[in-house]
Amino acid sequence: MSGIFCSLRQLSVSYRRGRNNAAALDRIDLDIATGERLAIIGESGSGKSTLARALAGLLPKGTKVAGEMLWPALGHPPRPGRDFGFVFQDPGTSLNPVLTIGEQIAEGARRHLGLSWKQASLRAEELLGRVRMPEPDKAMRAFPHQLSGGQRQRVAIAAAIAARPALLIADEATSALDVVVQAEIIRLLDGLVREDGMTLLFITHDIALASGFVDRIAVFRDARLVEAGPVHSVLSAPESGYTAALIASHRDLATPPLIAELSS
Ligand SMILES: Nc1ncnc2c1ncn2[C@@H]1O[C@H](COP(=O)(O)OP(=O)(O)OP(=O)(O)O)[C@@H](O)[C@H]1O
Repeated sequence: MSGIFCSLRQLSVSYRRGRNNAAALDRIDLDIATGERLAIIGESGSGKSTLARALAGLLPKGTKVAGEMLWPALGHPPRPGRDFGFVFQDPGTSLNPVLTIGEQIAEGARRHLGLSWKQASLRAEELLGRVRMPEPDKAMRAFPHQLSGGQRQRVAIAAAIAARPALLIADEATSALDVVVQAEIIRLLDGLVREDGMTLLFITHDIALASGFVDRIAVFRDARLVEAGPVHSVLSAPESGYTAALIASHRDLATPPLIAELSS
């Protein structure tokens, strides 16, 4: 681990039409280390996606932001597609239905790495191999609707990393997939961020899912950061009753990493 990638200091975010003017994020202090895999855990409405959008500079116009976001490693706020890649729950929203898979992956590489279409196309095919797409050469010419949900998510991941970003944000990226495909996509993300030394922000409502592969967990509730720490400490000695309850709610699930932690 080499230093701080991003520091949040007293970060607050309020949407223009937020419920009862309540903040969607309330005075968050959090450091994200370069190269770490950090899970952002919280139930629906806790502010997870707001955090991702704030980091990515993708908050809607008119949103009030207070506090600081510092980027010591980059020296400037991250540029979409170049310094960070985003993978969403529904690849249907991030993939363009009228472009071939090859075109949409190549586009990011061409625009941000200054490659020719031919070079970008070669990179796209290589990326399809890296995300374990069967028959990458054929997949290059396919359209999103011709692929399964899991395959579309592989394509979305390939497009997100096409410009070799330093940060990958996965926002509920596996929530719409069945458990087998979910496990495959997580293995894939884990491998890619390790190989490329990317920093990963893995946003999920599922503490058990994240605990199997991330380094640290940050738990959010009602716009506040409840606690943050290494997976093992949070699971074995949660500081808050809320986190303890989240862990307890998974006790009966056949989730080996979490159960192993709890019984050790
Ligand atoms: N564009 C918006 N305008 C107004 N309020 C919003 C907007 N986006 C989110 N909110 C509100 O901000 C709060 C935090 O939402 P956010 O989407 O960050 O939560 P989340 O933890 O990601 O939830 P989910 O898992 O359901 O996506 C919620 O009360 C939500 O209703």
